[in-house]
Amino acid sequence: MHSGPINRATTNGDHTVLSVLAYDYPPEKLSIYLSDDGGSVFTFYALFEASHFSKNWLPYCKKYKVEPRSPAAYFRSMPKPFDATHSSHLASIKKLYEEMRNRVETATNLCQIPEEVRDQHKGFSIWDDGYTSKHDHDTILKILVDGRNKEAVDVEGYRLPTLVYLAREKRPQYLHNFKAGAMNSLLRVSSEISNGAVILNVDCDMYSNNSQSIRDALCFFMDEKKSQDIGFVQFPQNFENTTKNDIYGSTLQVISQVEFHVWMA
Ligand SMILES: O=c1ccn([C@@H]2O[C@H](COP(=O)(O)OP(=O)(O)O[C@H]3O[C@H](CO)[C@@H](O)[C@H](O)[C@H]3O)[C@@H](O)[C@H]2O)c(=O)[nH]1
Ligand SMILES: [Mn+2]
Repeated sequence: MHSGPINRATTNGDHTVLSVLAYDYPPEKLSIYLSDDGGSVFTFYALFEASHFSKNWLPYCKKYKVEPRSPAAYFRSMPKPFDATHSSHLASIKKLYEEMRNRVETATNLCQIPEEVRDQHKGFSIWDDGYTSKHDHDTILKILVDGRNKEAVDVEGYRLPTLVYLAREKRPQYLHNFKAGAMNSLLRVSSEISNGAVILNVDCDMYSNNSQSIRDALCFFMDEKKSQDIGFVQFPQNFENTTKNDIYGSTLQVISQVEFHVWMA
């Protein structure tokens, strides 16, 4: 996952993180890496908060078969509860989410992480010493959730995926090659931690809108006849807030409404 140098990514990245943490896939086989090219303590804080919220969000998604699994997108879709228990569960998880968003937004707006939060993770202190600017700093690597640890569980006791924060080393005199450079760093770092055989790349300004995406992609890679010829699988993108006339064809209407509709029917 890539968080760019833009502040927007700082405050919205939790959509992406939570939607991919909540994939319907065995958590012990899933490791999520966030690359922060903005090198921002507020992105680290947002990820820290998302990791706590995920302990409630993941079991909720599993229990009620939530789609999509970005909390913001899910609440926006006005979900209809199945029964009274679900209704109260929905209200409480929505409240938890909104409180979390408020804490992150307040900290970002005030440019300050509350003292009691800083005390919860020594990672925050990195930004106090040895950090000059987002263009000039050592590698910042923090494993927020270590999936190998049997105590890393959600509120229902299910294991959690590994969750890692990375701001690669930057020096002003070197080119860092934008997203491609970030991906190279992610490859090197992840090969030491989880060394997964398959990598899924998600931009931080979007979320995964289907919890089955990993399994879908793996079907291509594991296809008995075709897999030898397949190097990568590209998911189609759905755009929000496009203009009515959609002059750039961003919503890919033919593909998503005609071809995929037929394909999935
Ligand atoms: O120095 C940078 C610049 C960008 N990014 C990340 O790269 C991704 C794509 O950047 P974005 O600004 O969203 O570019 P778009 O034009 O919206 O992205 C489209 O075009 C890019 C190539 O031009 C592709 O890499 C993207 O996947 C595709 O969605 C984002 O997650 C960024 O955070 C970095 O990690 N470091
Ligand atoms: Mn983009």
